[in-house]
Amino acid sequence: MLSAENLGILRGERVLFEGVSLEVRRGDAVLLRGANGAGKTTLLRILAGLTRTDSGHVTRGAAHHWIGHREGLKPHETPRAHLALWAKAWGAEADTNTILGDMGLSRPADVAARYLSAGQRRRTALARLMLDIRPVWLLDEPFTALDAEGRERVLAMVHKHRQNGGAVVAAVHGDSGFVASQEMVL
Ligand SMILES: Nc1ncnc2c1ncn2[C@@H]1O[C@H](COP(=O)(O)OP(=O)(O)OP(=O)(O)O)[C@@H](O)[C@H]1O
Repeated sequence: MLSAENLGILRGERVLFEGVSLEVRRGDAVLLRGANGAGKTTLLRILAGLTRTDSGHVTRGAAHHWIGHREGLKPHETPRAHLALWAKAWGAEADTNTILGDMGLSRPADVAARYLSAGQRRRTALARLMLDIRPVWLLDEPFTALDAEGRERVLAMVHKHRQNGGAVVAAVHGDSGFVASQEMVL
């Protein structure tokens, strides 16, 4: 679904990482670990095609979702408007009301992002995963700011996605709650 061979990246004079290879198959959950600044976000961005690698290459065999650690919500945007915008951009026909309900966002669905809690903003970003079915999910610290219920919700989404043959690559700190098929420490 996704493979990376011999990736390496320089930041200034420093080699951030080198020789990183990865093979992501159906049903996989790959955990990226490492200290702050180790390069997890950079690696995920390279996998998503958002940052250019200095060496090696990535082969993408399936469509992916990228959910970064910044939620990508504009201050005036409501969860409902955010999902509607992306649904339109992707030509997705999913029912946004159902997704808002499933993500626990029915109550704040029409509240501007600047007034949402951090967890509500994160739930809104993660709701994009439900808009359009894509086999590979690239998730940067997906549990940040989520309460216990939100975390369980995301774990259930990941579980179902993997059962349906999808794959996840996630940067996480601490306990992920996933049964990982691979762990990579940067
Ligand atoms: N575009 C860039 N130009 C220069 N340096 C960068 C750039 N992007 C990232 N870096 C640096 O690369 C290093 C790795 O950053 P990255 O965000 O990938 O780490 P991380 O492992 O995700 O960290 P954290 O756990 O804190 O989120 C950091 O020192 C960061 O400052």
